[in-house]
Amino acid sequence: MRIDVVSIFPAFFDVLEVSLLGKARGRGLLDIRVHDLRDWTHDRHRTVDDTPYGGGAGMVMKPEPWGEAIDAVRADASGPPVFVFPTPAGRPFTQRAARALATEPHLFFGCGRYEGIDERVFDYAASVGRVELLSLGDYVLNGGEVAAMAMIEAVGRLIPGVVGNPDSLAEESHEGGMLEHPSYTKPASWRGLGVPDVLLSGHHGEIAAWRARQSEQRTRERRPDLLA
Ligand SMILES: N#Cc1c(-c2ccc3ccn(Cc4ccc(CN5CCCC5)cc4)c3c2)n[nH]c1N
Repeated sequence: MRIDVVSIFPAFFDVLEVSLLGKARGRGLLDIRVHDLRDWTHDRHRTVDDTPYGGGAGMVMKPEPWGEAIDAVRADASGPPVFVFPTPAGRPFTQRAARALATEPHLFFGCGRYEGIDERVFDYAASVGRVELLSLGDYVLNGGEVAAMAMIEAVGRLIPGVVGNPDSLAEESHEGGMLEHPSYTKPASWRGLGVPDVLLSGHHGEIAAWRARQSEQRTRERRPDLLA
């Protein structure tokens, strides 16, 4: 999978050089290219924002640099990417959305700042490809970078070969619509706290049943919406 990321803070994504995704890049499983939106400005101040039409607080990102960035990535690609724009006004980014994006050969993440991106950028992107306006959650961040990083990690780890043990992906929270069961490791006793006996019993059927009950109980307690 190829992933292009456009941001006015490209250094934010340096962390993608390390950990699992960094190794996946080194193994050719992920081709992540980070771009500075200001590379597509042409004025002395490398301007990317301006005041909003209709008034209001803050600034809005100008469409021109985004249009040139979209065209530059398209020109350098074999087919149109899926354009992903993190936005508080987007539909929820869920594990289902991550799974869908993980099937795409090429993603373009556009990271906005200020009060957002001129709406015509989304319209233009939709005229040349599929656009996904996605929100990380019901809170306001200062820009799209944190959300894009989370989305890239959630999608990247689903690419075959990126995560060492693919079986673990199936047991995670939100994969089966339930929260995952509690996990324990050595020592068997720690600061007076033990491990549930069933996990030390070696009875795999009983362990599986206990884990299923635990998942169901914590989902009911913490995320009843997932059971609705
Ligand atoms: N995913 C995701 C996100 C984001 C996110 C994503 C992308 C950008 C680009 C800029 N910002 C900052 C910002 C700040 C306030 C507003 C609301 N204003 C009211 C009147 C006009 C806008 C809009 C954006 C962003 C925030 N926040 N929370 C999420 N879950």
